[in-house]
Amino acid sequence: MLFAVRMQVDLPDMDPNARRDLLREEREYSQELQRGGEWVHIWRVAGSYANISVFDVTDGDRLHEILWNLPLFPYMSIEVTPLATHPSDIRAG
Ligand SMILES: O=C(O)C[C@H]1C=CC(=O)O1
Repeated sequence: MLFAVRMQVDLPDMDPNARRDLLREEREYSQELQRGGEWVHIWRVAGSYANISVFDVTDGDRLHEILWNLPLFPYMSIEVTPLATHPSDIRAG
């Protein structure tokens, strides 16, 4: 199942080393899922500390597990949009 996910990050003031470690953990976690094929796209939202990502996962439970375990999850607002095939998509056959 494909899902579009918008993640808005709102980091509180924190120790600079803790912030650096948290962002490194987030990058490693995200890139592992990208290499594994479940995190298909990640785009920065221009002008905002947010991203729009596309996930290809078995079901909503798996997506929830991925999002819940994001190191930045406590500092994010997340919107999930399930995706379906568009009838005008020339690749859909
Ligand atoms: O910077 C972000 O958009 C937040 C987060 C999501 C993946 C990642 O590496 O960082």
